[in-house]
Amino acid sequence: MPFRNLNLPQSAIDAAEEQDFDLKGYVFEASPEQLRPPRTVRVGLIQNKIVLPTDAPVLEQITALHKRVGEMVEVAAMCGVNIVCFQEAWTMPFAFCTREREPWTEFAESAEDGLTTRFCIQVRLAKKYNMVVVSPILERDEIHGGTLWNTAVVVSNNGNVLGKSRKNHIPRVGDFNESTYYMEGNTGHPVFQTQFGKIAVNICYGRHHPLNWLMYSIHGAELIFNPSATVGLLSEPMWPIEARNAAIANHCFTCAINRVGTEYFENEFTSGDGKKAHHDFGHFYGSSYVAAPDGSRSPGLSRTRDGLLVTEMDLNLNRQVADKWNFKMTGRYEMYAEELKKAIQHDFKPNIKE
Ligand SMILES: NC(=O)NCCC(=O)O
Repeated sequence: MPFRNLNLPQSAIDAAEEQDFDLKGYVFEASPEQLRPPRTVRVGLIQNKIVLPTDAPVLEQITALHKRVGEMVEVAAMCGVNIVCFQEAWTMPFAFCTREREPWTEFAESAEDGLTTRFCIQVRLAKKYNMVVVSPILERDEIHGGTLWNTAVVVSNNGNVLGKSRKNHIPRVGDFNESTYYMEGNTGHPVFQTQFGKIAVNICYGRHHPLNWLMYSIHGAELIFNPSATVGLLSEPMWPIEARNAAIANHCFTCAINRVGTEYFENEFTSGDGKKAHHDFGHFYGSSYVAAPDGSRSPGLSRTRDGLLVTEMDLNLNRQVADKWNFKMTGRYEMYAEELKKAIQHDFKPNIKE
């Protein structure tokens, strides 16, 4: 079923214009059912540029991003959003390309009670607006030796931290040299039961791994967020396809979010490709969108401007599409599991007949 435009309140349209960001709204409908009422949820995706230059004091950078994104969440609240998700590592520049430690590791915070999680819970967001907040941050885990992780914190609309989901796949591609900062996540594929549906978070590079999407779906996710940071020359041809394919393959909704802008770093860095050192990654191309299990998708947000995408979806569509296409029923998981178990052994022999 194709999406249609969502009517948004004039106050929200005016506020977005005044604060210089795009505001778009779409609806994905499902067929009426006899036994189940519609399960309607409104989701807000926020894409934004960093606010201050990357050499501004760390706390000032964090505070400026809290302020900017907080204002955008206020507009999401005017639009009746139930679940909001921010871009990957939203409180900082995407500085991992530099491979330098300082000051970037200073942006890391506790997932449970760091500055940003407290901001999400109390001051401005979850409790005030009765909204679930998905907040992807650079996490410092003090209990385990102060280790760093790339983590999404899920704050429930009653203000409790529901849990966290760590990035499972760490890129080693182009300037995305993140493996020098944190290891592959150890939280598996958690799904969070919220008042508005079961959600999961597949952080950025995980979207290239169909089995990663699958596992969130196997654990029951109805809506999978993909907060990202990725640049034009590297991934733009893949972007419109991957989250959309995942929605189809897993009978669920997916939400792909990418930051916008070009981030400049004072010290040059190389990409290990024999080319000259440079001060920036290239352009983060935004284009955040939502995809539905029937293969339809919303238009993307701008490639260059901050934006809030509000999408209303009826989660009943997931089961309706599943009942039609039966991917979960026809998937040969036992066979795949058996073969994968063999494939990871040292003495594995590929099944090639000659
Ligand atoms: N942040 C991140 O994982 N980027 C990797 C590049 C990509 O997946 O497009």
